[in-house]
Amino acid sequence: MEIVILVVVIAVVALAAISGLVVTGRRKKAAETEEPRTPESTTEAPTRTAEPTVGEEAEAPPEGARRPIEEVGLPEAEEAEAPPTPEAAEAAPELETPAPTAGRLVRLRARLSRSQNSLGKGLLTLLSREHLDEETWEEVEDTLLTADVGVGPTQELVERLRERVKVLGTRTPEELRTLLREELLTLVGPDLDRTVHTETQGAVDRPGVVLVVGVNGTGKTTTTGKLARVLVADGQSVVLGAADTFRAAAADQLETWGTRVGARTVRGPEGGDPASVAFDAVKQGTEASADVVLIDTAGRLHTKTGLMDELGKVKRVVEKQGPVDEVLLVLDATTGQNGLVQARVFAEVVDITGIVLTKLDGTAKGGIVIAVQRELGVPVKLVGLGEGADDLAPFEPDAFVDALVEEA
Ligand SMILES: Nc1nc2c(ncn2[C@@H]2O[C@H](COP(=O)(O)OP(=O)(O)OP(=O)(O)O)[C@@H](O)[C@H]2O)c(=O)[nH]1
Repeated sequence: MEIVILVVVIAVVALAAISGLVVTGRRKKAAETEEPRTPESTTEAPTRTAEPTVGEEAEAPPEGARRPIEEVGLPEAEEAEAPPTPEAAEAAPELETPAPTAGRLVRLRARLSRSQNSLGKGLLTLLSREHLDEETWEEVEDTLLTADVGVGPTQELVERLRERVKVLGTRTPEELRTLLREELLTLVGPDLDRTVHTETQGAVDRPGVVLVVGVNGTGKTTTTGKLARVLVADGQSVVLGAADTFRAAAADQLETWGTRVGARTVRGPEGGDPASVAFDAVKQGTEASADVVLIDTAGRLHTKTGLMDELGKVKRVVEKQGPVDEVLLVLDATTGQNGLVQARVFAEVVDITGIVLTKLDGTAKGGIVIAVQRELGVPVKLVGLGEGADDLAPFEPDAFVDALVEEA
């Protein structure tokens, strides 16, 4: 009996020892086959099956997956917001802040370098010659004509220069520069009123109205868009009228300009009556208490009588709600004398009150400023000096002439 009890005890102890060995062996094997974990992988969702298999023990969750409570920050305010839907993004585009308008011409004067080389530097080189004979004066004249200063102003300038150089006797480069600067400035007209009239005259409760006209491709739409930016930069609210109903792309182009600075664009059906779009733009601008309504018209050849008549009608229809405060003629400075012909015809149909000379950055013919003012008796008020959104500058005679005669 005692022997039987002893055998049973030995058997139990032996069994217990064997099962203990098996469990330890399994644990070791599991540890060997487990992949080493990178720090990143600890934050990933576990990929192993959630349920332990027979013979395994439930494992503690990996250390890295747990974060002490103080490390769990609250989501940032913007993170908490739902991302905008494409519709919402379209409805509220990010508004741009246009560059300030003061001193733009000074900042952009390097863009006049072609005019500077041919006009300013060319004249200074000629006037610095020791003997100013007839031939040299003819060259001075040619330089001015080539830069599109125009015949009348060229003759006046040469006469004044001849007189003053004679009085001066010996000339230093600095004296010549001062003399030329003064004479060019007189021709450009330092005292002309170059204000773009965007305000209504008198105590009238309606927006100022600006009509933008010119032939195709001179830069009307671009100028209207840039002008809207100038006005917005100066704190004014603007409504745009897309009265170019011939080209849907022109209205789209204008609307894009407007959207960038938060200005509404009034447009009509393609091929619709431009006068009615212009009328609506002023009406909506008045209802919205806008400060200014800018109306972009379709480009038209000055030689097409029907189109020019239509332009007259646009202006007359707008005037039913009050006078147009500014009529800007956009001229491409690179077209030279042809620009003057256009100017004359447009002035007959709608009273031009200001000129915008575009593309002055791409021409040596900066003298057109003088010629066109002389031709129309209307001042250049704005100049385009590039395709950038803020490359439209108020025209400042001093800065312009300085740029022409300054030392490089
Ligand atoms: N370099 C330069 N390019 C300019 C300037 N102003 C306008 N342009 C460019 O001239 C081209 C014609 O401009 P638009 O504004 O479309 O001309 P538009 O007169 O409205 O043309 P239409 O709608 O066809 O009558 C565009 O490529 C403009 O970027 C400027 O001052 N300098």
